[in-house]
Amino acid sequence: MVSINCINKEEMLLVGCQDKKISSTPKEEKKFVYASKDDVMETLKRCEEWNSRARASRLVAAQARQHPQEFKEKMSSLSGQQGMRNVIPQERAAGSMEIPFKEGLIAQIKDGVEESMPSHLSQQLIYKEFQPIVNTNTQILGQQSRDILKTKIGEDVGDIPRYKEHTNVSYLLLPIYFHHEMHDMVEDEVFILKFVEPFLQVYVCEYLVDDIWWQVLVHLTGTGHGIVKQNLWPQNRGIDLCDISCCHRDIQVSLIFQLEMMLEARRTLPMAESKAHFLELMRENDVVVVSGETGCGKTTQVPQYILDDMIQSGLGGFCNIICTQPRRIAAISVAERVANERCEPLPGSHGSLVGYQVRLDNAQNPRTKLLFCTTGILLRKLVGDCDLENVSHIVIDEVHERSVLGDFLLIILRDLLERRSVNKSSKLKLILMSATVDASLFSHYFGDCPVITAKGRTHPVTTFFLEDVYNKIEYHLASDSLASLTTNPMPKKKVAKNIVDNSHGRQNLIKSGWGDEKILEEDIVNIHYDKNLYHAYNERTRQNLKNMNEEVIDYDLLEHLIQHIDENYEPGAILVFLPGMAEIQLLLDHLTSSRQFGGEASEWLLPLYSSIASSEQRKVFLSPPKNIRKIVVATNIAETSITIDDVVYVIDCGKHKENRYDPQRRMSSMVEAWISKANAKQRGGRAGRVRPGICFCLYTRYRYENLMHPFQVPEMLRVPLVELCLQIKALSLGDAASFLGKALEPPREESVCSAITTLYEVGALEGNEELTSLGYHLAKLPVDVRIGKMMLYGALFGCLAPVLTIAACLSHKSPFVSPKDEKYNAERAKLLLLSEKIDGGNGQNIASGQQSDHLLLVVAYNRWMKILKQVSMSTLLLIMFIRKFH
Ligand SMILES: Nc1ncnc2c1ncn2[C@@H]1O[C@H](COP(=O)(O)OP(=O)(O)OP(=O)(O)O)[C@@H](O)[C@H]1O
Repeated sequence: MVSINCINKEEMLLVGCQDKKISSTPKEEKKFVYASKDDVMETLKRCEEWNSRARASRLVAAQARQHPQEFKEKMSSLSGQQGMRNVIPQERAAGSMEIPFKEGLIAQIKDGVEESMPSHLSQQLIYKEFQPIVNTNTQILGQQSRDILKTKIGEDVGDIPRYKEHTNVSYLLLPIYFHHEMHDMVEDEVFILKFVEPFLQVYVCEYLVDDIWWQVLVHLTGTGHGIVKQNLWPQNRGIDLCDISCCHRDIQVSLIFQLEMMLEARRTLPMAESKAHFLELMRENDVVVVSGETGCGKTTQVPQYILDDMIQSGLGGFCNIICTQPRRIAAISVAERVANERCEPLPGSHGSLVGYQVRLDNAQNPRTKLLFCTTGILLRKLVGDCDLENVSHIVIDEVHERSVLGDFLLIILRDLLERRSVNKSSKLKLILMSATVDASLFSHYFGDCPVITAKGRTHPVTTFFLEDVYNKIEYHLASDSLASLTTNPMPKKKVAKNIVDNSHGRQNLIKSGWGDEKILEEDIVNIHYDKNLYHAYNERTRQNLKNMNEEVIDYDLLEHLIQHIDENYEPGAILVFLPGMAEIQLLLDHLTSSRQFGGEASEWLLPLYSSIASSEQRKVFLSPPKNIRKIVVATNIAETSITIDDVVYVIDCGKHKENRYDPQRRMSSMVEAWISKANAKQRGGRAGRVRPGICFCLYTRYRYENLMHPFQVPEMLRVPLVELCLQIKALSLGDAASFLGKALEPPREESVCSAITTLYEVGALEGNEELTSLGYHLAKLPVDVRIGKMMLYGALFGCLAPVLTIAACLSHKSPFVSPKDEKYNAERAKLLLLSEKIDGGNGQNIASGQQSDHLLLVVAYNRWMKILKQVSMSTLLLIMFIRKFH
C-alpha cells in the first residue's frame, strides 16, 4: 500500500509500505521516498491505469532506491522550518528513517473486516490523541495497535465475529499534523478510516491538505468542523461518528481523485481569483455585493468559500449559510452540484453538509451547514423566527430579478441586519449576487457596502442575432407565415406596438399563391426595419427583416434553426427559451412530428417549465445516448443559476411571461413581453458553461441594443400590491405604506392606497388596518384576494367544485377564443352552452339558463371533461395525429 505525505508544494513524501498481498515485493523495498509532485502524480496515474498494486508498489520502491539519502536530508531540514504545515516533526521523521514508519502512518488491520461491520463499531474508530501504531506486521495488526483499538472499540479486533480473512476492508490511520502552528487547535489527531478498496491510491499531500484533505476530513466528521477548536467539540471531544460510518465505504480512492479534479476545476473559475478579496471584504463588512459574468462561479463557489472559511477558522460549528435561488430547480440543482464538488453524498443525506429546501421537497439533516432554498422558503423561515438567530450568512443569488418577494425580502433583511449588528457575537452577513446586477443601487441601499466584481468568464459564447440566423440558414419568411406582417396587414403605426393577433388571412394566402408577395411587401413594413443596418446581408434576409412581425414567434424558423444546428454543428444539447407552457408544447409538437426529431429522438425533446414536477424537471440534466441530440425547451426557469452541463447551443426567442396589472379585470395576470438585456445575457450564459457555446437570438441586434430595457421593471412597480400588503399585515410588519416606503425602489403611494382599499373592500382588513379572520385565511391562499374569498365562500356554501373551476379560469386566461371572422359563431356557441345544466358538484343544477360569464366557464369546463371521458383512446390518438400533421 502507498500513502503520500507531502513536504511542500513541489515535493512529496511517498510512503511506500509492503502490502501483504504483494508477496513478490521484496522486504527491503519497504522504504519511503520523496519525489517530485509530477513523479508522484505520474506514479499514481500509472497505478490507476495498471490497476495493479504489485506493479505500483514496485514503482514506488524503485524510486525509493534512487533517493534515500536525499530524502533523509530533506526531511530533517523541512521538519525544522517554521510555518510548514503537516511536516512531520523531526524526531518522528528521524525515527521513521530508522524503523520505516514505525509510528505507522498507515496501519492495516489484518486483512480487513467485513464490509457490513456494524456501525456502532465503526462509530468508535477514532480517538483523539496521537498514539503511534507500530505496523511491523502487515498481516496482523501489531499488538500495540490492537490494544489501542481495543480500548477504543471496546472489543478485541481479533475477536470481532465478522472479522474474516480475505476481504478488502482495511483501516487507515492518519495522524493529522497540520495544525501545529494554530495553537488553539487540536494538535495530533488520528483518524482511522475504513477503506473497502486497497490503499494503493490513497494519498494525502500538502497541496491537498489545505483543500482536498481538509474536505475529506470535514466530509468524514460530518460535523462541519474537521479538526476544530476544542470548545466546539461535543463534550466528550469525540466527534459524533455516526456520519463517519456511512462515509467510509464511499471514501475510496475515486473520492480523493474526484476531489482533486473538482478542486482543480474550481480553481480555474474566474471567481477563484477574487476569493481572498471576497473573504476579506466579508469579514470586514456586513453586506457585500458580488457581480461577475454568468458562469464565473458565483452561485456554486461563493457559498462554499464562506463555508470553508468558517471551518478553517474553527467556526464551522457556528456556521449556517442560507443561499436563496429564484426557482426550485435552481435550488435543487445547485445544491446537488455543490455537494458533488465537495464529494459529499447527496444533499441532505447522512454525512452531507449541503442541503436544499423548496416547496414540497426538503433535503436537510441536522448538520446541514449550507442550505439552498427559494426566496419563499426563506420568508417562511422569517415568519417562524424573525431574527434568524441560527443563521450566520444569507446569500441572495440573482438579485437582479427584482421579484416582489425578492424586494420584500431585502426590506426585511435590512431591518434584520440592523437588529443583529447590535450583538457583535452573532452578526449576520448578507451577500447579494448577480451577473447583471445594478451594483450601485444595491450597494447604496445597504449603506454603500462594497462591491466585488469577478473578471472574465469560463468559456466564450458567440452570439448571432436574427439577421445572422436568417443569413446563415438562408431562411425564407413566407408571406403566409404567422410571423409575417403580410399575413395580417395592419396600419403601419400599429404594427410594432401591438401584439398582433395573427391568423392565416385567406386573402393573403390567395395573393401569395398567385405570386403577389411583392404587392403585400410594399405596403407593410416592420417599423423597426432600417435598411442601412443590413447592407452586409443578402436580399432574402433583408426582405425577411422588412416583413417580419417581431411580436409573433416564428415556429418554422425555430424548427429550421434547430435542424440546421443538428445537421451542421458539433454534438451538444440545445436549450430553447420560449415564453410559456403553450408555446413550448407547440414547438415540441412541431419537432416530434418532424422526421429528424421524431421516433427515438423525441424522447430527448424535453419541456421545462415550473408546473412540471421536480422529478420530471431533473430529466434535463441527464445525458442522451450517443447520436441523439438533447433539446430542452424551457421558460425562463432555466434562465438563471442552473447549468445543464451538455448545453452548447442556446436559442432565445426574446420573450417571457410577465406579471402585469390588467385594469379591465382589476387583477394581475401573466402577459407576454420582451425580455430585458439582463435576461438576454443570462439566457446566453446558459451556453458556454463547460465549453465554448453559441447563442442564437431570434431578435435583431437593433432590438437588443436600442429597444430592450437594461433591466426588467421591478415587479413591485408593475403589479398590484394587494397580496403583498396582506402579507405585511399577516407578518405583523406594521403600517403597509411605511413598510413599503423602505423598499429598494418604493412603489407609488397610490398603488399602496389602492391595495389597502381593496383589502378593506374584500373584508380582509378592518379598523386601523387590522387583519380580520377572513384576511388571515386569505393570506394563506396563493391567489388574488377576491378569488380567494370566492373559494372560501364556495366551500362554505357547498359549491366548491364549480367555484374552483371559475377560480382557475379567472386566475389564468380565458379558455375561449373568438377569431375575428368567427365572432358571431363564438357568441352563439356560448349562448348554446348556457342553456345547459350546470352541475354544482353534487348533481344539482345550480344555474340553468343564467346569463353569467362565470357560470359559462363552468359549463364549458364540464363539457370538456365529459368529452375527454367519452373520447376513446383511438380518437385521441387520431386527434393528436391530425394536430401533428396539420
Ligand atoms: N452541474 C454542473 N456540471 C458541470 N459544470 C458545472 C455545473 N454547475 C456549474 N458548473 C461549472 O461551474 C461554473 C460556475 O457555475 P455557477 O453556477 O457558479 O456560475 P455563476 O457565476 O453563478 O453563473 P450564473 O450567473 O449564470 O448563475 C460553470 O460555468 C460550469 O463551468
